[in-house]
Amino acid sequence: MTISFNIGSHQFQRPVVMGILNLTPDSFSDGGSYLSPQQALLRVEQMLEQGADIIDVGGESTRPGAAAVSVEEELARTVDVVAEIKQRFSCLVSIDTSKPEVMQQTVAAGADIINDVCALERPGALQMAAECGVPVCIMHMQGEPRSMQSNPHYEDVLSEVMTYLKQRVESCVAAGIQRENIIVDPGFGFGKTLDHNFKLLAHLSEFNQLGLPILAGMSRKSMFGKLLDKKPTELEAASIAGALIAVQQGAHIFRVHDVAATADALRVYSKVQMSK
Ligand SMILES: Nc1nc2[nH]c(S[C@@H](C(=O)O)c3ccccc3)nc2c(=O)[nH]1
Repeated sequence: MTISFNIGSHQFQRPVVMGILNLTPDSFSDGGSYLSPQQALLRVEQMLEQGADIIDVGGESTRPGAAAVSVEEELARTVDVVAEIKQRFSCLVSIDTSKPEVMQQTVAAGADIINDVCALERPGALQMAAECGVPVCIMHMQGEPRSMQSNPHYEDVLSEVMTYLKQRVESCVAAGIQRENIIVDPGFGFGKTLDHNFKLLAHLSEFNQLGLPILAGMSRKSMFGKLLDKKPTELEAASIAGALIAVQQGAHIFRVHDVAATADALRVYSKVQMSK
């Protein structure tokens, strides 16, 4: 059986690769290589050539201990880059933000999807996302980015993440966001221990019961770094393994640094599916 799903009005018959564009100086995986707008656009061009369908633009790192970023600073980092990407390329752009003002101005500049690691919980975010009228990805996080990894604890991580996502979906629909505009994400690395992350990956297929596209973001994360005792830049193979395990369980969208390798691996998966 082949994959078929919608992100809003965009239809896909294959797994979708979301390439990560970090516009922050402190992102964990590229060691603070601060991208100028010109460098950012070169990186976008490269990811598109390598097979990315969506470019995820982030102006504030949400890794543990990252410095908070002002609205003005996050706007300055993201709005013009989003506009440039949409003017130069024909790809989809998602904005990785939790701030309503950033949602508003980047969507006005052409962003197609709102990707909020805080699942629209910040004041005004839910209303703003409903007003923007674009697809939204809502992700589970326990606690706040700055403290979420200090001591993650669950009675049952699977059922707690599932219940949270169900509740957030209901809140989104109640706020006027159409259900077919919602993507769900278990939030690997966001308030989870190594074992919590692998339990979620081992049972990812459970999330199909929500009847919504699933986004998996495991690329170069500590769930692999801790398991293998390796640095983020050495985690390409592990990240590919994670993506393949996730796609076999029904995940639809893969948020990754290593676009070419992931796109190739997912094409091998799709070919096998078509050969059944
Ligand atoms: N939807 C969605 N958006 C995301 N944004 C990020 S940030 C990530 C990083 O790559 O820096 C990161 C790495 C390590 C810890 C926290 C955050 N991760 C996701 C995700 O898993 N899902």
